[in-house]
Amino acid sequence: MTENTTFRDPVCGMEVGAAAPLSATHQGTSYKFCSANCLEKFLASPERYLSQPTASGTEESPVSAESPAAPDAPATEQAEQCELPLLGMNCAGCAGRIEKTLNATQGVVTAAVNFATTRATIKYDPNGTSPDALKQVVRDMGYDVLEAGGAAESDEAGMLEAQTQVHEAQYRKNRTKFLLALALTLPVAVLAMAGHVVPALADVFNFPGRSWVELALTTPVLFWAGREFFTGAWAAAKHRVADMNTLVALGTLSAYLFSLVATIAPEWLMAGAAGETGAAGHGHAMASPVGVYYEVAAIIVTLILMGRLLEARARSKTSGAIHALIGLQPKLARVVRGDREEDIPIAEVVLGDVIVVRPGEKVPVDGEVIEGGSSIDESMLTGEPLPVLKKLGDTVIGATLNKTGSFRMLATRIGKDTVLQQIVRLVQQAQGSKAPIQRLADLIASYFVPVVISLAIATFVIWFDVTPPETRLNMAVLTFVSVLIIACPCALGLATPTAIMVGTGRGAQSGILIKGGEALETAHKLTTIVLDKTGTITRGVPSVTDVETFVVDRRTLLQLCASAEAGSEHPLGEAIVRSAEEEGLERLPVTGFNAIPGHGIEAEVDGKKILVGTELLLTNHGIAVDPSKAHRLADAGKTPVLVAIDGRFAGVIAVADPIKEGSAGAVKRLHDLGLEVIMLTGDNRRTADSIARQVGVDRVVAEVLPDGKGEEIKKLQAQGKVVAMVGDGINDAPALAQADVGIAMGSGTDVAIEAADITLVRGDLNGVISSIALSRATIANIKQNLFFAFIYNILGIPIAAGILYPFTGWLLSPIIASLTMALSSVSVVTNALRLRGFTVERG
Ligand SMILES: Nc1ncnc2c1ncn2[C@@H]1O[C@H](COP(=O)(O)OP(=O)(O)OP(=O)(O)O)[C@@H](O)[C@H]1O
Ligand SMILES: [Cu+]
Repeated sequence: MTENTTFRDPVCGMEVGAAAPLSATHQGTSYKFCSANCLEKFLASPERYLSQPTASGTEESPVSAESPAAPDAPATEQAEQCELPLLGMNCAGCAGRIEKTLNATQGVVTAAVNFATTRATIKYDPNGTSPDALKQVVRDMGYDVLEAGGAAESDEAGMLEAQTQVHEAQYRKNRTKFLLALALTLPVAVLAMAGHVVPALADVFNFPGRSWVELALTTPVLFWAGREFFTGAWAAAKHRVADMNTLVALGTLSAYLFSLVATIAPEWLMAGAAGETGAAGHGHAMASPVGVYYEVAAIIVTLILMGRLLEARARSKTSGAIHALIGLQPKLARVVRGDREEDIPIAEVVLGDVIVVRPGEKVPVDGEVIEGGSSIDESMLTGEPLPVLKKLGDTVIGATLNKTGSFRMLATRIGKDTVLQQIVRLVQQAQGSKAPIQRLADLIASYFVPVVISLAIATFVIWFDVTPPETRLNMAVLTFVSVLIIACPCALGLATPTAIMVGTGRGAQSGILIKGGEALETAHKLTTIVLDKTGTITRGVPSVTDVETFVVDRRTLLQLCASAEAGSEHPLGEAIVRSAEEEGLERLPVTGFNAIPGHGIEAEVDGKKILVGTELLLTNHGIAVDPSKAHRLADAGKTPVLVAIDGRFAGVIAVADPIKEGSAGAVKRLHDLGLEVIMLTGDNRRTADSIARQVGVDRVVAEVLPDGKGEEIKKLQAQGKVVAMVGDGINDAPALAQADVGIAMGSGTDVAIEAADITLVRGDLNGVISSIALSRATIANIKQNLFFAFIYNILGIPIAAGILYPFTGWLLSPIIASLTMALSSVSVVTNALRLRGFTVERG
């Protein structure tokens, strides 16, 4: 590796002259470095660079930076994923139970059940289990799996459609059930309560046998309309757990059984009361001396059914965004077949079809304009309100709307590969994922029910002890039932998933694709935004502005450089090649092309040894450089590319990458959000500083090697910062993956960027602001929801237990308890739906 006069930098693999100033000794061997950056990295962990010969680094072109290491590769390497639409869940408790069972099932890597989407997302080892086996597990638990059948199952739209139909049918059935329950409950309520409200009626309704009538009306309400509570509670009991069904079943059954005994054998209850005091109770000539509470049981069931109905209605609206996205899919495409044009269903379009798109029509699939041109409204996918001009060779996206012109396009992506389908898949995944905050809610919910049952029993015992004998059973039963019902944690399970569904859906409609609940939650804690320079702050399409030459003439210099750069994929290289083409310069034969990431290139052109790149690249080759010209260009915000021919400094080519119009405004708004903004670039310090000044970022980290960007993020994280990295997702994937939140600025055509947590369909910094604002709004919404869900329980339980009774004589009726609990779910879902009104940032 080492010759007499040159060394190889062990970090980047670059050739370094013996005169290079930076060196270090490790285990008796001395190494030379191209830059302080490499030296620093080497000193941090020498083994890392010595164990794996980094000579390979020199063959890499700068754009092919290594992909991020998968952190948990071994466990999930061969895992497959399936989605099961579940039927029969009626509360978040069910979701939790199914999830637990699935996770304990052999062959399952991870399973998550989302109550809002009613889906289970399961990662499993195909050698250990299969989707059919998993379906059976669910069925064995007493739930069902929707079989959409055939094609629909593999197609997101079809599956969603099937799910919607089932939900609709379910909804209608539940509504009928509720209405019948209501019809039976109303007379019970009137019989039981009219006497309290209008004393004159008391005698009318106190006819003998009244409690038998109430019994007859209540029984079907409880055991037919409210059957699901009992079957649910039973299923839970079989798994030795208790959920909200348990609470409802226990509450209503207590009220019912107490009343039943009072109806059939009141003397039992009387005897209990009389036995203690030795005297019969006050001789009220009532139909049932101890009182019956049939209405309590009936009203609880009816109100909870109503609550679930309202909740289902509101919950179906939370998936509105995804339905809207799917609805964008055009049905037909006008395809040229032979010399005829015919309308064919979208599913029959094949790659390479030529498609005609007329004004006012939707672009059917993704493709490329091959004839004509137009302006296209892409707002439905990118959030960009202004129509985008499309000309020959431009990419068009399926489901966008053609406004003015007519054009022909070549189908380049169809079916599942289209941008629209990718977006739909991403949103589905995001909506099925859990935010860390939900784990807390789930944990609380799992302890909640047993705690509540204990509290209810304690309440019963205390009231039974402290109340005079003639009313003690009544008091004890009433408070027992109230505590059970008001403490039901159903709203708790809805608080996070509904907000995440609405939040991610709203994002997708504005071109912000959030990978999941975790990304959403982290995004609201960010302290620092790191922006990549090229393509993020600047347009990413640089062009040559100046050519300074010292040895050969201008055209020769440009020709030599462009020939050398022909093999480069770097935007700077491309700019030089383009500029030579524009001047009509021919390309010369090249040998020994070598790209040195972060520094430049070396090559032999026409027998001459050419170096094109940074000042350091030249000095490290022992070439004397007069940098004054380069510095002046850099101070003007241009990137000076230095050129050496046969070991002599021969010229400087200045390349300018214009700053995007919105960049400065966006940086300002990021500051307004209280965020620190840092620019990260491989470009030289002077150029970087100049650009930084123009856009107003707080700090610049310049001259970072392509694979050093992840390290820079790590350093910031080590300072306790929560960092978002914003880049194009192609050559900064490791940094995106390293960041707490990786935000990829899409180009409109590539949305499934692996390393990114958030993908902005439209490459625009305003999307960064919107994503952060959206995440903050969503998390705030979740917190409100949790507050709503908890406040009912926390305030409700002591009141239901009768804590106010000694002071005010006030006791929370179980009926009010059931009303509050029904409304808590509704208020949570309604609050989540407010996120639909979130407005995105427009530059
Ligand atoms: N093919 C090339 N031709 C000429 N110069 C190059 C080439 N590749 C790299 N360089 C030099 O190396 C520097 C660093 O390159 P690198 O790719 O790390 O970052 P960049 O493209 O300038 O900026 P950013 O990090 O913001 O994307 C460039 O500014 C340029 O001076
Ligand atoms: Cu509940």
